[in-house]
Amino acid sequence: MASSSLFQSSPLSLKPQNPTSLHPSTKPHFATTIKCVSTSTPPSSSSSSSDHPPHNIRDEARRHNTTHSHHFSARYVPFNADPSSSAAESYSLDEIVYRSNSGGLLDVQHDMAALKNYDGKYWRDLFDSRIGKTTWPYGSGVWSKKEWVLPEIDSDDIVSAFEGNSNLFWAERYGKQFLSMNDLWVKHCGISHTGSFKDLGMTVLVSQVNRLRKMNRPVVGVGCASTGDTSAALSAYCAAAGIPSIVFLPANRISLAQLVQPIANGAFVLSIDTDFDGCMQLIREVTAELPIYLANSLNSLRLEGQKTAAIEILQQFDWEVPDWVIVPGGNLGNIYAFYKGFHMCKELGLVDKIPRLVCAQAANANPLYLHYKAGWDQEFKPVKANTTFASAIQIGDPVSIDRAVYALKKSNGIVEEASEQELMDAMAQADSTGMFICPHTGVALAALIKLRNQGIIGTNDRTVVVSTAHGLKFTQSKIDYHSNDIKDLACKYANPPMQVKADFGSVMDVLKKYLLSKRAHYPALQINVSIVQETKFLVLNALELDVHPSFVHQLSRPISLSPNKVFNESI
Ligand SMILES: N[C@@H](CCOP(=O)(O)O)C(=O)O
Repeated sequence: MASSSLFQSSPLSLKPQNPTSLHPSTKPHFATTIKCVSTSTPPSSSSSSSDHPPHNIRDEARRHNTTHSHHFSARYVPFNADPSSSAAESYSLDEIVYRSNSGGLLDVQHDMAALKNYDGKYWRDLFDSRIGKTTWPYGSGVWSKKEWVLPEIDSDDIVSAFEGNSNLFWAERYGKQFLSMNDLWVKHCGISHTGSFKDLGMTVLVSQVNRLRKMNRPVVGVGCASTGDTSAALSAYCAAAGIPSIVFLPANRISLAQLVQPIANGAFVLSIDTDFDGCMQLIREVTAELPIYLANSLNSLRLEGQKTAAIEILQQFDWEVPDWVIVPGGNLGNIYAFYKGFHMCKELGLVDKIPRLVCAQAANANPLYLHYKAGWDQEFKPVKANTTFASAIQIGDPVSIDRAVYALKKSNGIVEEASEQELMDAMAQADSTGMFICPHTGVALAALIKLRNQGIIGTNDRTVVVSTAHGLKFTQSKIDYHSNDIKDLACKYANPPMQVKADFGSVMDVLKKYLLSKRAHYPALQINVSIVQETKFLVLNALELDVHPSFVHQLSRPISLSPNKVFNESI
């Protein structure tokens, strides 16, 4: 691939591969009356005070937040703990803890009783009122749900790039043409600050780190193991806050675009000669020894941000619940995050049900799929993940396996897998309808194709595919595919560029062939195209037409047009 010499010669040898203030009895109707101010951090010297006018959105937020009381709180508890016994073990979010006493996962547990003091309509209205504003910090899709994310953090400590609020679009042509579906949607989480859904979790984690550092907790830097997207997000948010970031990357296993992100953001980048699972093991050991805060989704704070994508989907459908949501799965935090977001909306009365979840894995890295196929009953067995074009989910020993199994069981979920051929073809087909998706989204679409073929997902089922990253991070896989240059893969939908001599006749010849090949798509329209080479004009006669009258008029007489005019007006 076209990696630059900078990276090839680097000693790192990173060669890229292929309201809170209101008493319940005074429930407001409008969100703007909600106050959210911390007492933990004094205003900075540059902040506005009563005798100085505000001059930025942080100052503006401080100025309006002159009253303070927290009605909401959250804490760490052992994941899936018996609610009656959870009081036995819990931790403040200001503690640095990633695992329970028994070594199991933790979860952020919100004070649901306090949140339930407000009804579903209240929360819907509150969240809706914050969309499309630049008010700090609610301009962020994550922090617009602050009371459900990190209720106790001072807005002043938040590190945000106004992430979230990502596009949810109707995949009309792809759905109809390839799946006979009328109601297929793509939640494009890749349209985000660093190009992936990881921004949603990272704004929360880095904000909490920012708070911990202000509290003089021993956090010198923040570190993660990554297949590319997590490191990009971590490095960007840390850089924005002036916090050192350290990233462990599996050498030669991430895309060039992903590699350059932490490098450019000033992270300390370690290229390690192992796979992601090896890097993950190392970062866990290192963060147990050094004052480096762990940013992987083993850290349950991350999922509090990621769950907001699920709430957004409901919000974007005006609080109607889709039938299915399909999420690509690697380290498996995200599938649980989606479940948690949907479940909170149901428990707090914003909606009355949750969607069925599908987790889609690459067949080359499919430990969850194998576990599901075994009926969940057997003990989970990690696998050695093989190389896959879906490199960000090339993970054999996912840290959130227990969370994923829980989410899928609770949502009557399904796990599907996709071969390299299936995921690359699905990506190419989707791209041919204008999507330009990442290979992981290709995995999700390939899973959808299978579930459609099996009749599990119906033609009118409202289905959301979660697109986890931007396709521009994965151009090399697309270049390889469209160059028909992948060993053991039939690149059926390759669309390589045509080399043409720089003369009018050659260009016209290839264009004529191209247009004739496209005529099959318009059977009712028979156009007799003759090229008058000498005069370099086209003459078109319309013979049989079944098209809009204006088009008939345009073509019903012989016309002489310059080539540009022909292409602009008739084709
Ligand atoms: N796909 C991830 C792998 C790390 O997983 P996380 O759940 O800890 O973020 C990446 O992009 O690095």
